[in-house]
Amino acid sequence: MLQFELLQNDPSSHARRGTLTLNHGVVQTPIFMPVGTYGTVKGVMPRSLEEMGAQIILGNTFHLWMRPGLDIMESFGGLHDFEKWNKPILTDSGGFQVWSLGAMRKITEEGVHFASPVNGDKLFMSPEVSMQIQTTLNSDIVMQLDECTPYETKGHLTTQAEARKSMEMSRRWAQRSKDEFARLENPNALFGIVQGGMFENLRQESLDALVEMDFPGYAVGGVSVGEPKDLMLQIMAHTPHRLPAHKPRYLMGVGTPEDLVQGVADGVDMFDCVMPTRNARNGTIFTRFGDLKLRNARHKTDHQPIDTTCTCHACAGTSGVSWDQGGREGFSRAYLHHLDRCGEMLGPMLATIHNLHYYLNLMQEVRDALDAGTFAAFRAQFKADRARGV
Ligand SMILES: CNc1nc2cc(C(=O)NN)ccc2[nH]1
Ligand SMILES: [Zn+2]
Repeated sequence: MLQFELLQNDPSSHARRGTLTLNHGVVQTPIFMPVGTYGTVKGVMPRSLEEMGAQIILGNTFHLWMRPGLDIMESFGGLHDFEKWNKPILTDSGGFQVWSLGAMRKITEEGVHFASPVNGDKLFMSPEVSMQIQTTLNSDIVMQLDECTPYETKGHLTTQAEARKSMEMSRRWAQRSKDEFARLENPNALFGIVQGGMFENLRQESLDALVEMDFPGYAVGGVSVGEPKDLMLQIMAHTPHRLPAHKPRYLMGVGTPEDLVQGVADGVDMFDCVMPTRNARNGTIFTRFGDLKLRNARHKTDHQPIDTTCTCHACAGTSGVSWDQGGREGFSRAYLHHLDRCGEMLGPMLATIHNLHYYLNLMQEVRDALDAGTFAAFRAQFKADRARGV
């Protein structure tokens, strides 16, 4: 089941405020979705995710199919009970992971043949298989199986003819995904995925065909695949706002804080990205006033937290009172620098809590600005703050 209610349109952009009601709960949009590849958002307890405001998280179909496998997922009735997350979950189709396997795969109209990266077994992924796996996972939002058209392959830029061929196969796989989803009587929501590479005419054809199939929600895929930033921004400016206004729009695999704010302005409701979690593990921290590298020697003696305006557990401790508000329970930059230098596991854990809180809080501030009708002013302040430097 899926209901999307449009609450407010921003007069200065394509931004909109909405609520998404799914089988495991209600999601306020625009929203950032933390990525939980193997059934865990790396290093973060489900309760902490809830405390920082996460409303929906991602699971990767491919990885969970490989390990622990469908029989174990079946025995738990799906992913929610297995990972003890009782709010909504979105699972991708597995296609993106199979494509990133590179040489170890063979693509046919029927589906993709490949060798398991876990044990070398010969495996086959088709729209029907992907729907069967996602039905077992019982995710609230299921993604069709498509081909994530590459931007370039071994230095060869994908031509419009090649992108068309790929997009047209994804369109046929969208219909097969829809038919199998219905045959399985899956009670959740299936999203179609717009492809078409970096070609606006192909994006329009893909969009029109998927809208014709009447999905409850739509994603824009095939970006953030190595293309120059200006091409990603061009597709983000072209496609999302052309999707049906009364249905949720999901931009896959994007992006930096700046990409999220621009994406909201371009009409996107949902984002997922590994940046906050992956960058945290390598000591790159997002803050209101710019990004910082924990390893930099300048942090060695600094008693301040990584972000003096932040109320997360890393910056403000259990009190939740930020440094700027007088709180002194947070961990210092000196301590996080030390943990990073020692390779201590608490380092990535605290950095992940902060980065996820930063992304989730940023989207909360975006929703608040849309509710107040001050999104244009918010964007200007956001840009000025981020340029200040930490
Ligand atoms: C990190 N970049 C990134 N691009 C993605 C594209 C897709 C896609 O087109 N799926 N059908 C999925 C996940 C992605 N993550
Ligand atoms: Zn923080």
